[in-house]
Amino acid sequence: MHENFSFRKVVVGNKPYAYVLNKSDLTDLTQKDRILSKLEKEGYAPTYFTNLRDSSDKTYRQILPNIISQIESQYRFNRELVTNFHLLVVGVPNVGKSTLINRLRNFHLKKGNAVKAGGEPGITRAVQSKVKINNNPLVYIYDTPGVLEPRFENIETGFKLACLNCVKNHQVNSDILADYLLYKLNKTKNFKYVEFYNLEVPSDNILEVLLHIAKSKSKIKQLKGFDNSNKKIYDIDAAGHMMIKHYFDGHLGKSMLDDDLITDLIQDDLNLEKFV
Ligand SMILES: Nc1nc2c(ncn2[C@@H]2O[C@H](COP(=O)(O)OP(=O)(O)OP(=O)(O)O)[C@@H](O)[C@H]2O)c(=O)[nH]1
Repeated sequence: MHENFSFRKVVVGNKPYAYVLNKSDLTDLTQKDRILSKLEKEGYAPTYFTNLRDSSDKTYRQILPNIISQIESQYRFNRELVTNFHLLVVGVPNVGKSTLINRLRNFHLKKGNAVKAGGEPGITRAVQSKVKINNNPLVYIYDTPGVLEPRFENIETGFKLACLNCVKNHQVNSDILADYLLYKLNKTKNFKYVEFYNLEVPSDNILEVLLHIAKSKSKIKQLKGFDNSNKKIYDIDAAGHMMIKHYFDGHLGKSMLDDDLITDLIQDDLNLEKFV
């Protein structure tokens, strides 16, 4: 869970809020309840795992009533003269902020989409005009462009965000990123890629895997030799981009790059066993 802590302190402060962990369809949620209770202990409550791609997941419907009840229970925000409330959706690029706004509006107001959503990071480029999402009480919401810290606290945070298509692909070398992804998939014993790419066995050799992808998907590029002759070679870079796209589109299985959350839970289990 990537979060800018100074943002949490300065902007969220004591205001009513909800944490929404979207794209849960792409996530390994076998430990969902324990993750939620761990996050709750760390002060991230209420937190919702949502899948906004699947209309059968109704979890997002709980978000607005929860925020309204937080507003109504705090005198500071619920003054008699105030007849409408304004919410702000904030998060890293491409996590589904605009999609969430549309879904809230569709459900609570029974009205059509009001903001543009898309598969590339950076679709929302400016704070949009407010969008009405509820009538009683009157609630408006602002969409904001995805925000990232100017510098990542460590390189791994950057890799994780790039694997999830939160930063534009060309900002990162695709074979290095694919190497990180392969390491994570192997580390979490998620071997779906073996089946998906028709490999014989799992591998920790990224060049081997990318060459296999380039061959099987006919990713070829032309190079001009010194003698002006054209040479065809397998395009490892294109294969890297393809593998990352397959990952964030969910073809390489459900996974959680923040596996340190799970590691912590396993450590808790071990500690408990020792204690018992
Ligand atoms: N798999 C999956 N895709 C989703 C989900 N929610 C939204 N998407 C897709 O994710 C992409 C980005 O959605 P947006 O709503 O534009 O994301 P955003 O956070 O507003 O993006 P920026 O404007 O770049 O900050 C779109 O292609 C959505 O269809 C989800 O729950 N699961």
